[in-house]
Amino acid sequence: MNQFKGSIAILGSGNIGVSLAKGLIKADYALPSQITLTRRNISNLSVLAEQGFVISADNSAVVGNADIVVLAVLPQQLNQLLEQIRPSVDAKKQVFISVASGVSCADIRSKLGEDVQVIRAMPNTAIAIGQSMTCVATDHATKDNVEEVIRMFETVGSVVKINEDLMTSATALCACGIAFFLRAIRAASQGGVEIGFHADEALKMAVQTAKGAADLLLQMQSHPEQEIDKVTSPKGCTIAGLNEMEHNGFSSSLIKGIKLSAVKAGALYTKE
Ligand SMILES: NC(=O)C1=CN([C@@H]2O[C@H](COP(=O)(O)OP(=O)(O)OC[C@H]3O[C@@H](n4cnc5c(N)ncnc54)[C@H](OP(=O)(O)O)[C@@H]3O)[C@@H](O)[C@H]2O)C=CC1
Ligand SMILES: O=C(O)[C@@H]1CCC=N1
Repeated sequence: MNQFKGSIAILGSGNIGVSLAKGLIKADYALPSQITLTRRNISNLSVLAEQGFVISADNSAVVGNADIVVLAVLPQQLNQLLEQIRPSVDAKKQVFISVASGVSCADIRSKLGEDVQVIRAMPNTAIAIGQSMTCVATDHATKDNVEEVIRMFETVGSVVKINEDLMTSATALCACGIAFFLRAIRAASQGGVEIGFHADEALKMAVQTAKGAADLLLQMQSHPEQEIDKVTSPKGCTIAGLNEMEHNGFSSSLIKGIKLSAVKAGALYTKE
């Protein structure tokens, strides 16, 4: 593995910032000493400091020393952060990666300077174990910078490069999506308890069954319905359960939820 040689700053080390940091170390993309993590309340990062990450509350100083800067605060926290770091930005030195939902590359350039390189990335929390589905988009960054960012996220999962106007859709399908599948697994395990299993066994069974379903599609490169057809015996119990779920809106509720999340993802940020 070709390790990154420079310095990475993750500004906003909450759920996704920390997951990314852990994933990059696990994938051997960088050493903990190359990654600086910031948040305002740094006492929450003491365990990560013990693991060798550099910890700071001074965003501006951290940006001055970084080659890659990841913006990982909430959309409603972003403007204040951008204002703070603007004096330390050197467009020739740093590449900015924003994971903030609903914030365009142009929005960030309008705050940091028009010549600044900004690439958006939309990972999900499985990044911590190298299993993220990350969508990457930019409207202006150089090919070399985009390739390095794709290489970075490929060490922690799969990457699809998309047009920036589809970024809120990617947020709903992949970043929010992991929660939707987790809830489906939880619901399956609750069904398992009703039909006789202890909660821990039911969860283990539901998790492995979900993993098997995903791996079938990944490894066989097949379509879900093709695999479903192999399970549904005529007059059998699978089609009875599946049709009951559909009568109760299974597919429809997922589609509606994803559509609502996409609308919401596009409305999380206020420019001023
Ligand atoms: N969670 C997810 O699965 C995904 C989230 N995203 C996006 O990632 C971003 C972060 O989300 P998430 O990790 O869930 O949110 P969290 O609230 O968990 O993390 C945000 C972090 O930012 C810190 N923070 C806030 N203001 C500042 C500041 N001025 N300087 C430094 N740190 C600051 C907060 O800590 P403190 O209060 O101590 O400063 C907090 O730890 C959002 O924009 C979200 O849309 C994208 C993909 C997936
Ligand atoms: O729920 C959210 O707003 C963030 C963005 C995508 C996943 N979590």
